[in-house]
Amino acid sequence: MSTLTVALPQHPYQIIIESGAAARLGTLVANVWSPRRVMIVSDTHVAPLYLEATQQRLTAAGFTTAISVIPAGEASKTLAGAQQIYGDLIANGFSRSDGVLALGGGVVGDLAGFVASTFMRGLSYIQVPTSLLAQVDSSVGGKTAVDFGTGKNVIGSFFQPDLVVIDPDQLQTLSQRNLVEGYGEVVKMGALSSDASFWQLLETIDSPAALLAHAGECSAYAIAAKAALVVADERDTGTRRLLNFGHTLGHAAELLVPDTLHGEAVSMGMMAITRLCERQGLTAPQTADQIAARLTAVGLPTHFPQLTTAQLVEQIRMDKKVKGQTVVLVTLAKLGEPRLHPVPLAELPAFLEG
Ligand SMILES: NC(=O)c1ccc[n+]([C@@H]2O[C@H](COP(=O)([O-])OP(=O)(O)OC[C@H]3O[C@@H](n4cnc5c(N)ncnc54)[C@H](O)[C@@H]3O)[C@@H](O)[C@H]2O)c1
Ligand SMILES: O=C(O)C(=O)C[C@@H](O)[C@H](O)[C@H](O)COP(=O)(O)O
Ligand SMILES: [Zn+2]
Repeated sequence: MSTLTVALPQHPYQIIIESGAAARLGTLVANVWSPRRVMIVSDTHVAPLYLEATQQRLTAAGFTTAISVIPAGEASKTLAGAQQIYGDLIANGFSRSDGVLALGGGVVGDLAGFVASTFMRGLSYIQVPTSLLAQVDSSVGGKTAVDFGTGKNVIGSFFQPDLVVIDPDQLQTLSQRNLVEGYGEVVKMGALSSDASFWQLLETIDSPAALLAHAGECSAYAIAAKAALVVADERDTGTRRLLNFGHTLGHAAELLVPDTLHGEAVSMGMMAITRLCERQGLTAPQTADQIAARLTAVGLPTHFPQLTTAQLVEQIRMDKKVKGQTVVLVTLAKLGEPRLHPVPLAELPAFLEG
């Protein structure tokens, strides 16, 4: 078991990582919230598995629960998805002194967080992430969003949860594809981190089964590294942007190639930018192979899809790291030494083809 803290001065909060933590959810929530109504937001895959027990635990701890269940999948991370939850909050008489609890993967967490940040200008929320991706990354740091038009996370806010409860046992029911997908974000954090013991742990993970066995440790390492960047730059204007390693090209692949999951896209995006930068002398030789070895060990894709430079440039113009006429890319000098690398948009086609 480990307890980490995101030590933001205005809004510090704890992340509990513990096998069996879900069974203690009522007590854990009661430690941070007074009795209130709690809207449990979940999706159609997670609700049949964990919703009833979650409701019982909260009720036993003195909370009054209501539920809002969205269709599983990225297609729900939209304004229409948010509208459904707003409707459920209103139908159940929720006010600003009540709370939202996100029970699910990154889609549920991003969407429920967005609703919590906007409903009546903000009510408290708690993250109970149930996918590996959400446990190692999306439940922490307060980036909430919905997709819009052709862009990922176009409409959103920075809004921190009051608590994150991670129970690695809940990953037992996750499909192998979704488990493996989450590892894309773990390898991202390992490649960014200067803590050599993090990468050494990843070198022991040689199969999806080994990943499942070490999921709690992966969360502890990844969240410790992420929390430090979030505390240094909550609003993503400086060093937090390093957490976008693999995402500039990855988001393009996720949007343009049907049936690509976020973590798979990040895997391909990290490989593409690192191979490109190796060719251009910006990244030490063999770095891409070191990352590829970790990704292929669990079956993550490493070959970037055939997209044209024009398609990539069009997507990259929507990237939140564009400032004026420049996009700031995330590159690695070598493992553990990430860099922010500005490229003028006018030079982007040549850079991508270099
Ligand atoms: N806010 C952030 O900082 C941040 C970080 C990374 C990713 N994201 C976002 O997260 C989303 C991807 O998250 P995801 O990969 O968790 O997707 P997801 O929420 O769609 O979950 C993946 C699938 O697993 C199912 N599932 C979740 N937990 C389960 C469990 N315990 N047992 C059985 N099935 C379960 C879900 O129903 C879904 O079908 C993307 O929208 C991405 O943009 C946000
Ligand atoms: O928390 C962050 O900061 C991240 O960038 C984490 C990413 O893994 C995540 O996918 C994030 O939602 C991407 O953010 P965006 O600002 O590029 O939409
Ligand atoms: Zn991501």
